[in-house]
Amino acid sequence: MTAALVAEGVRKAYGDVTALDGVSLEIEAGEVFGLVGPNGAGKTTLVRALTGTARADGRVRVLDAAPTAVERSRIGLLPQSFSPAGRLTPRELLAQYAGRYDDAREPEAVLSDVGIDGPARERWYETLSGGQKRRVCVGIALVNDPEVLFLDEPTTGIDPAGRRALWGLLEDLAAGGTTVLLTSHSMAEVERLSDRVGFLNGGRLVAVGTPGDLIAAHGGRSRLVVEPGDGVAESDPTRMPAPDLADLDGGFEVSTRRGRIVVEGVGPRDIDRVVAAFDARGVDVESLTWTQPDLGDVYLAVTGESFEGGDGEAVR
Ligand SMILES: Nc1ncnc2c1ncn2[C@@H]1O[C@H](COP(=O)(O)OP(=O)(O)OP(=O)(O)O)[C@@H](O)[C@H]1O
Repeated sequence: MTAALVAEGVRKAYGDVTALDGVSLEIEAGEVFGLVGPNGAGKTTLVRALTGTARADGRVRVLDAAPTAVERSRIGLLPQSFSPAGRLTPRELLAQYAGRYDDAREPEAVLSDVGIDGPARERWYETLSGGQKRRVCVGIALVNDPEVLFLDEPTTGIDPAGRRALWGLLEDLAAGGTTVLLTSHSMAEVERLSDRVGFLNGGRLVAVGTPGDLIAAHGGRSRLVVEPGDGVAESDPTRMPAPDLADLDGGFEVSTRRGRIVVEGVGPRDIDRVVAAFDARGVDVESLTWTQPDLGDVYLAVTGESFEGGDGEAVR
C-alpha cells in the first residue's frame, strides 16, 4: 500500500503554546482515518499542517508531494471554520467552486448527496440553518471529487438524520477509494467510519489503531451500570452504596460514578448473579445497563478526560 499522507515529527507552536509536539503518522491510500481528542489537542492544527494552510516544522507529504505543491483538484478540504459568500445560493456556490476545476462534479448532484434539496437550494447561504450551511460546506469540499478528503468536524450542527445520511455518503466515498482524514468529537462517528483512529492529546498522538484494537488495548472490560433506588444518589452521592462483591467469583471491580454503581468485568452470563448479590446486600436497583467497552472508554483511558457524547452516546 502507498501512503497518501505522511507526517514525520511535525511540530507547531503558536508563541508559548505548543499545538503539535512531534506528530508522526502515515495514512494509506483509501484509508479513512479518524482523529479525535479534547479541545485544544491539536487536531485542527494537524489538518492545517497536512493541507499546507499552516506552516509546521517536520516533514509532511500529501500524495507524495509537499502539501502546497500537490495538485489542488486532488484534495478536498472542509475546514472547521468556513464561511462561503453569504449572499449566494447553494446552487450558485457549488457552481462557483465547481468552476475552479477542469473536471468538477455536477453541482446539482453534489447538493443531492449532501441533502440540500428543494427551496433550500435557492435561498441565500446566510439564511440557511446551521446544519444546512454545514451540508453545503461539505458539498463544496466534494465538488472536485477529491482523492484525499480532509474533513474537520464535518457533522457539527447537523441533525441526527442528516448526520447518518452523511455517514452513508462518506462510506460510499471510502468504498470508492477516497482517502479521508476526519476529525470529530463524536465517538459514534469515528467508530463507524474509521479504519483507524488516532487520539491526540496535548499535541501528541497518544494512541493509534483500528477501533477494535484500541478498544481491546485500552477500553477495559464490559460493565454493569446500576442506578440505585431510594433516591440515595440524589440526596447524598457520598453515601452511595458500593457493595463489596469480592466474594463473588469473577474478579469484578466496583466503583461509583456520577451517582451510579459501576461493576467492571461483568459478562452477559454474570448479570443475574451480580444483581442477586446487590439484592442480598440490600441495594435497591432502580435500573441497570450493561455495556461493552467502546471508543468512549478508550478516550477516557488515553486522554484522562471523561467523554460525554451527544446523540445518545454513553456517558462515563
Ligand atoms: N492561530 C492560533 N494562534 C494561537 N494559538 C492557536 C492558534 N490556533 C490554535 N492555537 C492553539 O493551539 C492549540 C491546538 O489548537 P487546535 O485548534 O489545533 O485544537 P483542536 O484539537 O482542533 O481543538 P478543538 O477540538 O477545540 O477544535 C490550542 O491550545 C489552541 O489554543
